Amino acid sequence: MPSQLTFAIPKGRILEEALPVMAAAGVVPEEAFHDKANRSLTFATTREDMRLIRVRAFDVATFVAHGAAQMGIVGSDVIEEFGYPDLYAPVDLDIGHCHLAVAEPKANGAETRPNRVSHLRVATKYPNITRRHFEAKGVQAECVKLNGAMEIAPSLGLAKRIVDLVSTGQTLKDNGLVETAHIMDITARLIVNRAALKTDRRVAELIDAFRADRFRGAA
Ligand SMILES: Nc1ncnc2c1ncn2[C@@H]1O[C@H](COP(=O)(O)OP(=O)(O)OP(=O)(O)O)[C@@H](O)[C@H]1O
Ligand SMILES: O=P(O)(O)OC[C@H]1O[C@H](OP(=O)(O)OP(=O)(O)O)[C@H](O)[C@@H]1O
Repeated sequence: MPSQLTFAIPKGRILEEALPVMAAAGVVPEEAFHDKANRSLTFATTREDMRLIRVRAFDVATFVAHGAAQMGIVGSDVIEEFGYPDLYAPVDLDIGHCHLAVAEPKANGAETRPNRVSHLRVATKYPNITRRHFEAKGVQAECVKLNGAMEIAPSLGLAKRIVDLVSTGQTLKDNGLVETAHIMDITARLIVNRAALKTDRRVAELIDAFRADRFRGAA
């Protein structure tokens, strides 16, 4: 039997939307995958030569970049944040739509606007994207790294603004924040390890299968 391929998927909110897209490309997890009580992190698929690993969104990119998994599905926010040179993201899966934005309390005054200051403090899970965004405006961003619930930071005085994902805008609204800049649109992508793509033709075949599925969807 050929060596096992490992496909990494995030356990967070992209998962539900990703499963039908994967199925259309022939990647179908075993039944145990859907059992909420199952604590296993590795699952067989209907393909004998492929297994799935279910990890945190940021770790999907790390496993694939290091070649520990040959391919995976992850948001373009994560791809941009890491900028791993060994990752190739050939297919936009048209799922997980949201955008990355700067937000702050309505009450923040004009004196805190980026065009008025040279230095700002920002709470975010995305320090690299955030620094780049503000640098392009000539502003140095000091980032306080959080792993979730960024929206609470301004009311507690941790930072006057946040950079976070926005979809419906409900989380910002419920926490008294308004969006002040749109940084980038986000969707989930198929990612592959560049070396695996060069050495294992099954990786290229899978890219084709995911692409074909996208074109069928667009027809
Ligand atoms: N509100 C949203 N609407 C649509 N897509 C989102 C939204 N929030 C996040 N995403 C996408 O889903 C991905 C995973 O987000 P989520 O925060 O659910 O991940 P997670 O696996 O729970 O994260 P963590 O590793 O922090 O536990 C994000 O990287 C992003 O691409
Ligand atoms: O604009 P909305 O539709 O309200 O969605 C935005 C929220 O969704 C994500 O968080 P998630 O629910 O994944 O929780 P997290 O804070 O643990 O990342 C994101 O970090 C925002 O907080």
